Amino acid sequence: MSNFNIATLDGDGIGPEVIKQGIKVLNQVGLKFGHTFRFDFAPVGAVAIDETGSPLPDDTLDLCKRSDAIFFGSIGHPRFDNDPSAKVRPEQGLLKLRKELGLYANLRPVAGYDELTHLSPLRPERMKGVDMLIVRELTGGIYFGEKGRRDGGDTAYDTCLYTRPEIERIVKMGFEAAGNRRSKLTLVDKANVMESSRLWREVTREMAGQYPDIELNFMFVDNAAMQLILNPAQFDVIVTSNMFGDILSDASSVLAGSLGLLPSSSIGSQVGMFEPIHGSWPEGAGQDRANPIATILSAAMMLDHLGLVKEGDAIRVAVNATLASGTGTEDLNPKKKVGTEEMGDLIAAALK
Ligand SMILES: NC(=O)c1ccc[n+]([C@@H]2O[C@H](COP(=O)([O-])OP(=O)(O)OC[C@H]3O[C@@H](n4cnc5c(N)ncnc54)[C@H](O)[C@@H]3O)[C@@H](O)[C@H]2O)c1
Ligand SMILES: CC(C)[C@H](C(=O)O)[C@@H](O)C(=O)O
Ligand SMILES: [Mg+2]
Repeated sequence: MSNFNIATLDGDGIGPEVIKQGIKVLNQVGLKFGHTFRFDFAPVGAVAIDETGSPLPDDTLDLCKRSDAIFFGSIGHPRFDNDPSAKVRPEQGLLKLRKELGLYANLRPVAGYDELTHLSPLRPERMKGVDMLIVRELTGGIYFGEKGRRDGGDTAYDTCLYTRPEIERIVKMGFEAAGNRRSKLTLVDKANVMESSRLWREVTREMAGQYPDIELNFMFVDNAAMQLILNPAQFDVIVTSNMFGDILSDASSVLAGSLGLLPSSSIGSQVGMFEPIHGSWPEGAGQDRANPIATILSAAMMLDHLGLVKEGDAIRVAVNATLASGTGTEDLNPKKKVGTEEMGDLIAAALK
């Protein structure tokens, strides 16, 4: 029996709806296994801008720092998306959180579900054996390099900068993850064009000697985008930079059947953060339409990280059983369509 304090940042759009289902499922895990989860809510994103003027108020950051884990919904609002001149933006809250907490590794697992193969745009035989982990660098690269405007605003730039230690720690995580899986690591980069990518290759090649059992290969990101569609089963662990990982993980979600299925964990040396990879889907907000599974599976990753692996597995089994019954939210095009709330109820009930 253990007690855990979870900083809960449900954010904007569909964030609060999907987080509510994650909490429902975590409370059911608590009942079943004898743990207590305390959820402390704090604002982030557009709601935080409205309340305080900041997308990541100090109180929210402090709460995160003293919690056992962070459960994050999504941020983003069209009024900022459609206003390029906005100086304060919801996304800055998420980026600052990642940077301040040193969450340099973003793990995004992608696997096919047998019962959802028909949703994939790929032929069923191409989906066979799809089971990969994207290890995305999260606190460096073009997201955090110097950016700005000059020439009276008519020239704009973003800089992609990586240091050797930044590359070493994420590539180490990639090698180790591959060692616990099918022992294959693919570094995805653009080393034929970008100097920062050439440093990634140099460092990764040097490190390969420490991992003689891991098969290492290199792939350019444009080819990787094609290979993910042509032959996704070839990948085990992909390690890549911040922006390439962002783009390739959304693309891979289509293989699983829906963006609403893909969870993630963001980890570093302090507290970990667990969030679906999707955004705030503003058009779907408040309509009981969002798929909560990405968030519920992020809760499972949180339990793994807290050392509660059998509890995490119990959530995954409950999700699989619910999907196998043919029930799902609208994005899954199910035999029996249910809303966000009911999907959460069914998964929680499958845990009993
Ligand atoms: N981590 C985050 O919080 C995060 C991630 C991506 C985008 N965003 C923000 O979200 C806002 C909207 O961005 P977007 O439209 O490009 O991406 P999005 O992920 O919000 O939505 C893209 C599409 O994916 C589908 N989708 C997403 N989540 C779903 C779910 N749970 N269930 C079913 N379908 C789902 C919808 O069809 C939606 O139209 C923007 O402000 C963006 O900056 C935030
Ligand atoms: C909202 C945005 C800043 C974020 C990112 O680009 O990292 C999102 O797309 C994600 O994948 O978590
Ligand atoms: Mg993204």
